[in-house]
Amino acid sequence: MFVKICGLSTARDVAAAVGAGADAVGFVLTESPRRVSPEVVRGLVEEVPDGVLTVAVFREEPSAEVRRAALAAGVGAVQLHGGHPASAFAELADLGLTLVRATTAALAAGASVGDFGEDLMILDSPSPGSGEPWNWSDLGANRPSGSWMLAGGLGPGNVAEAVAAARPWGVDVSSGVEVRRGVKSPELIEEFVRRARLAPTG
Ligand SMILES: O=C(O)c1ccccc1N[C@@H]1O[C@H](COP(=O)(O)O)[C@@H](O)[C@H]1O
Repeated sequence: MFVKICGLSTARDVAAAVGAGADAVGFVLTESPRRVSPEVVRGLVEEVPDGVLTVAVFREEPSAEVRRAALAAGVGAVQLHGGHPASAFAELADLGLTLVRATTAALAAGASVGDFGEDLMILDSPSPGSGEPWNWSDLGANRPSGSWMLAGGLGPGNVAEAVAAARPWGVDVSSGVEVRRGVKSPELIEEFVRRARLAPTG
């Protein structure tokens, strides 16, 4: 089970996620209470060991802005939320970064990871970063094929149930490991990673 902890903004957050064994850490470079500048992300990325994927999160920014900010931040991956067309991923392909398409189950119905040139996909609620769950148990035959993560309203208390219902390749969380919006809890991060890894898959 691949585990991504998103919305990190301090060295303490990064240490907590890496120490808990996260596979990926995310930094929000779009409108959000968790927003950080590319310069701050560059400093935080230096604290992340090789083997842990560093991800810059964007929403509706134009490709030129995504490119500029991702290069300034020095991340290994770019995550685009929204209904981006395949051309948005094609415009970023030459960066050589891992491309993550974050979308809703409705927009991704019948999709395979890679259809838009992305390397990974995230199925999220229509309100990214809100902590609102969605009806992941209804995915059924509309589960994408390939490496996709479940996100949206996950937390230590429901991640096992969500994984059992949706059977994703990975999970992604932000709000569910916070004590209040934008403030991460090392204890909740550790608990989330532990429960995600124990969740029955298959
Ligand atoms: O975390 C944010 O603030 C955010 C803002 C804008 C786009 C994406 C954002 N985060 C992504 O949202 C989900 C997690 O949401 P939740 O808070 O756990 O429900 C995940 O994909 C984050 O990478």
